[in-house]
Amino acid sequence: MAQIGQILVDVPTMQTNDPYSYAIPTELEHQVQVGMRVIVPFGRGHRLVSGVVVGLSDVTSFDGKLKPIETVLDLAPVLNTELRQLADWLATTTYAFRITCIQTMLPNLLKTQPKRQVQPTTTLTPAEMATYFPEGAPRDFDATKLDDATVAGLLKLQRAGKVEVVYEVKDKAAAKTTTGIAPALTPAKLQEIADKVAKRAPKQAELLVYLAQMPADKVVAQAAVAKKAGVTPAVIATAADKGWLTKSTLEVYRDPFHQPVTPTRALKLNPEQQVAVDRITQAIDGQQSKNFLVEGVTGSGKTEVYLQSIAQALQQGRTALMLVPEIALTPQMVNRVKARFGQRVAVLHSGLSKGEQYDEWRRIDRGEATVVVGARSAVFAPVENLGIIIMDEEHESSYKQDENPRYHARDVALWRGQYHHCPVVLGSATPSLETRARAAKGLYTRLVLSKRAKAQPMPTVHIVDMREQLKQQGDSDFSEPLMTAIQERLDRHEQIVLMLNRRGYSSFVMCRDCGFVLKCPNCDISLTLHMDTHSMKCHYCGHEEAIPHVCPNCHSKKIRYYGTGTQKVQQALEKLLPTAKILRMDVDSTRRKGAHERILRQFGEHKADILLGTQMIAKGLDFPNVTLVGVLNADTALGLPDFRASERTFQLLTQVSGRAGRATKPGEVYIQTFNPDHYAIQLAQSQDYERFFVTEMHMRHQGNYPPYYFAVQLTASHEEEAVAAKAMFQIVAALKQGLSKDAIILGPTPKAIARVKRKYYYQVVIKYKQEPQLRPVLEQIRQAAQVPARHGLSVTIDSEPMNFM
Ligand SMILES: Nc1ncnc2c1ncn2[C@@H]1O[C@H](COP(=O)(O)OP(=O)(O)OP(=O)(O)O)[C@@H](O)[C@H]1O
Ligand SMILES: [Zn+2]
Ligand SMILES: [Zn+2]
Repeated sequence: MAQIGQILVDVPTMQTNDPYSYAIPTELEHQVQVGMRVIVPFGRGHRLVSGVVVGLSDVTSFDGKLKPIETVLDLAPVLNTELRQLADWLATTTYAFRITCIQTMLPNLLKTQPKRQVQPTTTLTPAEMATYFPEGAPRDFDATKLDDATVAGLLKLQRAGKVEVVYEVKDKAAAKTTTGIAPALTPAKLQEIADKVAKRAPKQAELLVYLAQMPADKVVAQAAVAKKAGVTPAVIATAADKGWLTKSTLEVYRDPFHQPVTPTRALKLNPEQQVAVDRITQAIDGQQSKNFLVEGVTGSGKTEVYLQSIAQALQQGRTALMLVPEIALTPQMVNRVKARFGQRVAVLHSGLSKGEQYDEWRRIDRGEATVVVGARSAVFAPVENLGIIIMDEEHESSYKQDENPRYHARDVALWRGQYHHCPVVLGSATPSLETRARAAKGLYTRLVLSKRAKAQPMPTVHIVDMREQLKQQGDSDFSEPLMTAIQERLDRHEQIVLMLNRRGYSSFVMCRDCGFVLKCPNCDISLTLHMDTHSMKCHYCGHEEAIPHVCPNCHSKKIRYYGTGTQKVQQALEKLLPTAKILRMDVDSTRRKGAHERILRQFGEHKADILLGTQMIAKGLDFPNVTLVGVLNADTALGLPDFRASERTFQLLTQVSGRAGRATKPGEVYIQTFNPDHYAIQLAQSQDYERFFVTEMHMRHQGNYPPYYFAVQLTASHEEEAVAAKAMFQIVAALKQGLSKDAIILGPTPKAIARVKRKYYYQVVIKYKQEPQLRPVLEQIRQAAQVPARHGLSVTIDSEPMNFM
């Protein structure tokens, strides 16, 4: 038996990747397993902290007296071997701490320390009930407070699959348990009693007859029993007293998607889809960790390829993991998966309550859910025996986490594909340059869907030169050709999607006399006017203040609103088109839970003519009646000081254009721009991804950017600008000394938005091709930043950042 546990402790201020040794007290000897969470005393003060067991051994090199493990938090490991290995890999590749990586993998509920309870999973014998649940089930579980025999006994039952630990969930959706009923006697015996009491107590007899025909190992909800047997709860209570039945706690899963879905069956594939499915299923059958890029134009039926590939994995007795950019924005995708695979689907995302998350996580853990759909963090779902991993819209930047660990879900997916010997399918109409370049190198097999699913034509895209419009009709958000097109659709009862790349009412407030712009006191950015709340808001830190009516600088009354926002556009549209019904979808209109889904459902049911929104409406929507898409300002992203600006613009315009004309009626798109000659806009017009890829690769080559170079971004932040800047200069000195002459070091510079939430940000970007010393040098920088003297300074390392801003 192991006497020593290697524990990774969770102490944020003193992090290390090395575990500490702790003694395992005899009473916990049979309980501690690798992958369990524990509570241990730490440091001089013996402060209790949580940690994770990463190893067990008999001897240690530590010759002092070891502190003992205080409590074990789990009856079974929460991290299996795969996830532990994954955490180690993640820590190395993202320059994060192992414990941070582990925390990221666990569902939210397990990160806190909720009250734990044990409950039976099947009907226990009366003796077992009497010994372990003298006061009924569930009972509180705290290994420090129970005697050894009870802990050992419960552990034995747990290994036999008869009891389990559940976490008390304190949110609103909690207490999703109900009383369950199971027969306590044999059917024959129950029938015998029924016959005896039939005359005197007919209701009890009815209940007994019902119990007699219940399957012996099944627990049924009390409410259901009462209904089916036609008896009141009082009759059931009497039966319990007489020992005819046992009561237990029955878990009810919360269903996060309450909408009933109509089941669907596999569609007949078109030839290109068939080729794609064949190639992917070959890899599934052959248990090959082969990776695919499904490059399919908008509306080409990528989803059907995913679904039929998943079906094949399930048929082989394996499981499937499907990643989507954001669950709230893609309810249609979730519904399609549910419609095909029903109860086997678990959905994971941050919009779920803690209780719902925990339920889904447990259904996966128990093997009840074999298809997992979720956003970024779902890539860590504890699914065993994976047969396929799919990442839809693989180009989306939301797959990269912008806090520690700064991982990209794509890299994790590829790692897991290798581990499970299963294919990883990356899908998009506009793949990221990195992915497309890797496919060109043969690292991924490229599967092309060049036409729409039923060979519908791609939409016709018009570019509207807003410089000309400005000359002809003055300053307006709507060009004449776009307005004409909108009116035509309204007349024909067809629907319209309008995208504006900015939320709020108008972008900023400026004084016409002195040019003063109202800025956030905490951040280096102008405040945005919000008409619904009648206030000025900071989109970075949430600061809010009243709308000024006189200039705070020169007291002039000529203070005006500039730029445009979704709310302003909505008002203007309502004036121009008084009969049109408009739905607005942006961060402000979707704050409430389920709001995205509701807006999209209303639009799908044609309760509105126009869906006006920010870029959140560009993704994956499949509405057959949409025949017109308008982009009001195509240029906002182009102006950003970022090497991915063109790529982002091309992707966004191509994706949003793809919402038009997906069914029988042809689609049309109007893109309003001040840069009609820019290649990203021109190639979005022809929806020519391949040409864009070649053109953009050339630009990246010229500028020494990814994917030709690897990149790492370091950021230092502090409330005092001088401290942040000084730290960055020291870091740059260390880099210059440690790295080769071939590494390109850009900076230090203030970040594009130099001050956010009262902190100043300085950065440096390293571009490199081969740099064997990079890892140790960065490790040193990371350790140096941790010393207490650098109070309040935070240094982050971001490998392959999404932008250089
Ligand atoms: N083989 C098929 N036969 C008939 N209809 C199909 C077939 N495959 C897909 N479809 C239909 O074509 C439409 C577009 O498919 P889907 O939404 O999967 O496209 P997509 O490639 O994901 O597009 P986007 O990238 O724009 O989201 C859907 O309504 C889908 O039901
Ligand atoms: Zn702010
Ligand atoms: Zn002024």
